Order: sequence, then structure tokens, then C-alpha cells
Amino acid sequence: MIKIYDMNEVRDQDIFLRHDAVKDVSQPVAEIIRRVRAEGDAALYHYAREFDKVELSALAVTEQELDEALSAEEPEFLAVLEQAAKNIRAYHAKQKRQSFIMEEKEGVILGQKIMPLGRVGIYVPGGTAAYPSTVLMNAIPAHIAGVGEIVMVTPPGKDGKVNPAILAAAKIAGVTQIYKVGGAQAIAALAYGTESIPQVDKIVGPGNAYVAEAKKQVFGQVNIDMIAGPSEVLVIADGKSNPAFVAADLLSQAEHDKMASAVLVTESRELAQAVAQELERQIPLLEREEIARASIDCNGKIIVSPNLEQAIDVANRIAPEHLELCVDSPFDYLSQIQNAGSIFLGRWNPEPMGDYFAGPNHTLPTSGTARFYSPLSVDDFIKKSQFSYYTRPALEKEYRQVSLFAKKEGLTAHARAVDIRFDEKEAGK
Ligand SMILES: NC(=O)c1ccc[n+]([C@@H]2O[C@H](COP(=O)([O-])OP(=O)(O)OC[C@H]3O[C@@H](n4cnc5c(N)ncnc54)[C@H](O)[C@@H]3O)[C@@H](O)[C@H]2O)c1
Ligand SMILES: N[C@H](CO)Cc1c[nH]c[nH+]1
Ligand SMILES: [Zn+2]
Repeated sequence: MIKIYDMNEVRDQDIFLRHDAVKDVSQPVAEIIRRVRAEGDAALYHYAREFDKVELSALAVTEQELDEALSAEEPEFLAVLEQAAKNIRAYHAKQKRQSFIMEEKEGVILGQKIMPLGRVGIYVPGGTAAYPSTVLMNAIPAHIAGVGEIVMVTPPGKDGKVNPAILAAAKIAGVTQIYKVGGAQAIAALAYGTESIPQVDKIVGPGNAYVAEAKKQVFGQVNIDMIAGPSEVLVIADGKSNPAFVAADLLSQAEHDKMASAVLVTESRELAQAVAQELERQIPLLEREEIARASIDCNGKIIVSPNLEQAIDVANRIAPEHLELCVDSPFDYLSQIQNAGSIFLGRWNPEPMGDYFAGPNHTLPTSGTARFYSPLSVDDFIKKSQFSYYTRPALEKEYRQVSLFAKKEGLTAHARAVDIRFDEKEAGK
């Protein structure tokens, strides 16, 4: 049964799960990475046997497997995937940045050029559930950025196959290569490369504690997006909210993982009690009842706050992955929200709209990291180079200032590099 608290009874750090509360798997993950680096593909086949209970004959998904998966999928679901992909493309296309050139001083040209990353790796979870939506959310921004190779990894099922819905989503989203490998071993393979799997420049995508720890350990060898942990939702609801809707929204995230967190903050004690009862009614109706029950019992909370302003203050302090504002005029509060991964405004915008369909990304910062991380976006798949050009007269105008600056730092070679072009003594003449 979910617990109901008064605002002053809970500490911020107890509201959502923090990274340091997640089981420490650094040792086993370091060993998996070491073994993949040393043994390559052989280690990947070994871990598929150990963790996924499958004897694989090859790691790469073939064109034939891809075609079979597409023809096995229901046309109605393929149409939904296509529409979701269209919405996600339209939203992310707005994020595309332009290179720029500035010529504000005579003889000086400055600029910044935007380039896509060459090859990225996308981790798609496949342990307790298959997430074709995650394929779309990770691959579409990469595709829009212009990434040349999008390499997807995902754990195989016990039949040695990848879930057909995941393959269908990969085809729609423009993934270029797919490998049947999951967990920390998949992250190691992408970071260092093996005989079958090419080394990538950046790894993105969510996963369990082993995947998250492996991303932390390979960071530096490759870039990573963020450490996305178990899902979280914080719902702020006023007294007019429908308790059945609020409970359903909380459970939509609780069913992801026993470690997921679902929290309601409301000014109405009546709503708090009604939502607690609704949760008890709805949990037994779920296919993933056991997971949702564990998550609600361990990490679920209802907090009664004196007013909506204080409820928003709580949200800002704990920086939830998802924040729902179930109130009459949600836009009135938008400017007050400083820390949240994705904000769902209004009573008719349940969180799953963002997970699947509306267009914004669902790979989001968790565990309070929305204080400094942003949702996955096209920006994650680009890099920038800056450039500059000076003509002789333009340099002549400014070289003395640069020389003075360099000498102040004691760097006379820097000073000489500008002086020598104009000062005959420096040039040894
Ligand atoms: N933030 C997001 O956008 C988002 C989206 C979808 C899923 N998720 C989260 O991703 C996670 C998915 O986790 P999952 O477990 O279902 O799938 P997963 O693919 O992340 O992990 C499965 C892999 O974990 C490895 N593994 C399992 N037990 C192990 C052990 N004892 N030692 C070493 N490795 C082991 C295996 O290699 C297995 O293939 C959930 O926490 C879910 O909430 C987040
Ligand atoms: N809510 C998850 C992110 O926390 C994303 C997801 C995928 N499928 C359903 N939901
Ligand atoms: Zn979800």
C-alpha cells in the first residue's frame, strides 16, 4: 500500500531513488569489459550463454531476419510505428543546428561548423520487456543529425532471435547494423570493437544497472549520452483531478521496474486518499502486477502539500524524469519549473503520450540529474569544429595585443609566433 506523507515528513533525498541507492555492480562489470577487450566475439558468445541462456550461431541480424520480422508484424502496429516515427521526426527536426560564419571585422572570418558523429551505438533494452519505442527515440535523432552508421545492440531472446517489433522499428528509424548482444558486454563491444562489432564514437540508450555501470566505465574511451536509471514520474495534481487517471499515470511508470519511482504531490488530502485506493484497485489488473506492486510499495509516495506553489518547489528540488501537471491552467506554472526531464501539461496528457507518440524524446535524465542533463536530442549526435581566418592587414592590426597577452602569461614562444611576422628583429633580419 502506498504511503501518504505531509510535506514536512519527507526529506528530498528520500523522495526518489538516487544513484547511490542502486546496487554496486562495478566489479562484475569491470570484469565483463576486461574479458570483451581480451577475447572479443568469444566473450560475447560466452555471456549470451551465461546471461541470456542462448547459444548463438552469429551476432549480426541478417537482412533475411529483418525481412521476416517485418512480414510477421501486424500491419496495424506497423502503421502506428510509422505515425510515431513521423511525429518524433517532426519534433526533432526543429532541433537541427546550423553552422555559422561571421565576418564582422575587415579581413577576419570566424565560424563554427556542425558535423554529425561518424558512427554511434544505440543500446535497446531487452531483458524484462521489449522497447521498440526506444529504438525510434534513439535512432531518429541520430538519423536527423546525419550520423553515417547507427549500430544497434539488444539482448537476444532464448530462441536466439530479436523481438520482431524491435527489428521493425529499427528498419523504420534508419538503423544500419543490428547485433544480438545485451548488458555490459554490449557496451564494451561498442566501446572497444570486436571481430564482428565496430567500435563507435558515442553510446546512447537506457538499460539496467549493468548497462548503466558499463557506460560509466567506458566513458572517455567513447562518449555517452547520460546515465538513465529506473523510470520516475512525479504527478502534481489539484483537488479537481480524477483519482483513477492519476493512479493510472503513476502505475504507467511503476510497471517498468521494481526500482521505478512514482510520486504524487497534491494539495488535497481527499485526492491523496482516493488515489491510494485507486492504486489498490488498479494494480491487480496489470500484466506486470508484481513489478508495479514492488515499485509502489518500495518507492511510491503521496505527499500532501499546503499549496501548488510548494508542490512545484518539491519538483524543482528533486528534478524528476517526468513531471505531470494535472491542473486547470498548466501553462501558468511552466515558467516556475526549473528541473524536470519532460513536462506533461494538463489533465489530458498522460505520460505514455511522451513514451510513444507525441514527438519529444523519452530518453531522459533520472535520479535528480535533470538539474544538469537534458533529454536526448539531435545535439547528442553532432560535434562542432570552430575555424578562423586572418589576412595580413587584419593580423597587423591586432598582433601587438596578442603578444602582450602571451608575455603576461610568460609564454614568449606564443608572443614570437605573432611578432615574427611583422617585427624584423624577431625575424632575425
Ligand atoms: N529511460 C528510458 O528511456 C528507458 C526506456 C526503456 C527502459 N528503461 C529502463 O531500462 C531498464 C531495462 O532493463 P532490463 O534488465 O529489462 O534490460 P537490459 O537490456 O538493460 O538488460 C538485460 C541484460 O542485462 C544483463 N544481465 C542480467 N543479469 C546480469 C547479471 N547478473 N550480471 C551481469 N549482467 C546481467 C544481461 O546481459 C542481459 O542481456 C529498466 O530499468 C527500464 O526501466 C528506461
Ligand atoms: N518511460 C520510459 C522512460 O522512463 C520509456 C518507455 C519506453 N516504453 C515505455 N516507456
Ligand atoms: Zn514508460
